[in-house]
Amino acid sequence: MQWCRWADNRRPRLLRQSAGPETEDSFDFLFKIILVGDSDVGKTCLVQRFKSGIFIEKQQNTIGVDFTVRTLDIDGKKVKIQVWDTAGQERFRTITQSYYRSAHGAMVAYDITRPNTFESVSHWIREVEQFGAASVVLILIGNKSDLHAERQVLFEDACTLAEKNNALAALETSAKEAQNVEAAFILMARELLARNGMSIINENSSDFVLSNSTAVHSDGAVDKKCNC
Ligand SMILES: Nc1nc2c(ncn2[C@@H]2O[C@H](COP(=O)(O)OP(=O)(O)OP(=O)(O)O)[C@@H](O)[C@H]2O)c(=O)[nH]1
Repeated sequence: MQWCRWADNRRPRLLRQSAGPETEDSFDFLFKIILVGDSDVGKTCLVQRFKSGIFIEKQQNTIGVDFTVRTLDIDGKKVKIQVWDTAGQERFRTITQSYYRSAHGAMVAYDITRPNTFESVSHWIREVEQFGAASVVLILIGNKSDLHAERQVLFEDACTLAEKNNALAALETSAKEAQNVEAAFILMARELLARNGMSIINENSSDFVLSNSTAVHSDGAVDKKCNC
């Protein structure tokens, strides 16, 4: 099955490794999320914000793929999130494609101030479809939402594209101002949990506050609480 329920396989082994309580490494679920999109849309900054809660004006472009892990507590379950931050530069395309296959979720990022990065989103979605699993959960991320005055991509257009491609949601984020970043990963994790048969009991918890977002449900309907 595509959605790996790692806990059943790994937990006993992890517990045996520890003489005392559960190790820091123990988890109930492990999900792999791949982050794709054009160069300089802010993928690495989003990951840094999610992992460490900081924003660093990054100097270097990602070479190949970077790997980050963070464990979230969702409804009492330890959900380990592996984030694979891929290079947006064309010359790394062959390397990055090989990382799609085992991803449970894909975040396709663009920069709301650069329309060409939004135009590339369809290309990235096709890559995910071509190289990823059929059941991969897709979320569209419009980053740099702090740059209001420089906006050139309408959120409505992202909503339309998300719906057309059966994405779970379209969101606007700011890695710089910590807007929607945590929530985007939690949204993804909750969906993956739900697809693993976990009933989500706490959808309105404070760790799940989204602004400028729209959820496209499995029946194709658009959640009207969005700002579209
Ligand atoms: N204003 C603003 N700038 C951002 C934001 N996120 C990233 N940046 C800036 O955008 C530039 C590119 O960010 P990166 O995270 O390196 O972009 P990337 O998508 O990982 O680029 P590649 O590694 O080449 O794929 C950097 O100068 C960041 O400081 C944001 O939310 N707001």
